[in-house]
Amino acid sequence: MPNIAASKKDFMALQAGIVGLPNVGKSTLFNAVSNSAKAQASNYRFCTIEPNTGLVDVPDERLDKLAGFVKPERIVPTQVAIVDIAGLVRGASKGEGLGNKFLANIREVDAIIHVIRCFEDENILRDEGPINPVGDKEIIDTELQLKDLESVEKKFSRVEKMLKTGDPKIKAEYETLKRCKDHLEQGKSIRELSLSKEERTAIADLFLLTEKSVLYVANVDEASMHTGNKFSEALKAAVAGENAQVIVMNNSIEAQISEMEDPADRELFMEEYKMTEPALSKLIRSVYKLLDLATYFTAGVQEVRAWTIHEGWKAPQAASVIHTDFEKGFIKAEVIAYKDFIQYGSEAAARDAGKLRIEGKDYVVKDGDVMHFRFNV
Ligand SMILES: Nc1ncnc2c1ncn2[C@@H]1O[C@H](COP(=O)(O)OP(=O)(O)OP(=O)(O)O)[C@@H](O)[C@H]1O
Ligand SMILES: [Mg+2]
Repeated sequence: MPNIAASKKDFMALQAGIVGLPNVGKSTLFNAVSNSAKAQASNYRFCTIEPNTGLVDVPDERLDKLAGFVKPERIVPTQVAIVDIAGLVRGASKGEGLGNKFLANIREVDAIIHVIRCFEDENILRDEGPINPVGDKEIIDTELQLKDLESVEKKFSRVEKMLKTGDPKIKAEYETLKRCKDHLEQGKSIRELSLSKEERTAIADLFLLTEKSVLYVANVDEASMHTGNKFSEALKAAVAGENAQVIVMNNSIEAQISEMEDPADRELFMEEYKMTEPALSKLIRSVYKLLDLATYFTAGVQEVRAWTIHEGWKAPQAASVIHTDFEKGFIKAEVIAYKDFIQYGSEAAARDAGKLRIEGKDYVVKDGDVMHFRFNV
């Protein structure tokens, strides 16, 4: 179950923002992921004015397996931050419905969870006529694209004026901005444009909204939570070209599950709904992937713990996540691959089998490595 720690905000807690039209179930989803920092979910538009942030544990069965062998005093999962952002309306990019404020909230997050209403319920207000997931998605995409176009155009005219300097760097920047501008003008998102590393750098200062990775939550009715419905199917078909994930779930049910304090009640409830795990767990794991994060473990008798790094980080940088001293005074790392640890069942047994490696400062940490750092300060 998600467990929201105090508002710890170190640089590793990357953020995913919950985005969508008003009243589609964003705060309900946020409530499901947060037990303490509760957003107010009610049938009222804009009930979330300030973004609410919650830290959520990332479920990882490898952590539980490691703990099963080590039997530590504590098990500490890693976390991601989830931010509940108020609903965007048509015209948000022009300031409609506090649009500028909410778009600024989106700019601050690292990835987007786009919630789309896929349930019918006439009691829940909706400005956009009959339920239309694809149309809803397009409204949001358009607003984000228009806002990006504004940012790109500003820089474009600035760079255009500098073209006469003949600087090839300026010329390259100009070309990149031109590509982005044309693309946005065609109603497409920057994430769908393949950009080189240099091109990405050229637009990095713009923090474009449509460059962020996205996953979709099809918020369906109770009867469709396992099967999906015509709305979630339409959404899936519409995003197929984007290579984005669509998670079909019922946000209300998830919120109800997360509110149950007694694990026995929860089990019973989930059994009744034929669920093996909360859909939320799947969502959080997907968000973690979306953020391009990797995990390494430390496995001591006091604590078995998961730590978050980015793909490609080297050992000293990975060590800094535990403590900056670990990076400053880094000597070496002892590494056991996760599958070796599980196969031999303990650090000692893995060591005896020759599966403990000593790695230096250039070692690129792999997802699942069980690490022990040697350092001096
Ligand atoms: N799957 C669902 N089925 C039925 N009702 C739902 C479902 N998900 C959410 N709701 C209900 O829809 C209403 C609006 O939900 P919520 O407050 O989460 O929307 P929101 O997207 O946060 O809105 P806002 O943009 O105004 O902040 C609530 O009454 C909630 O209980
Ligand atoms: Mg809300």
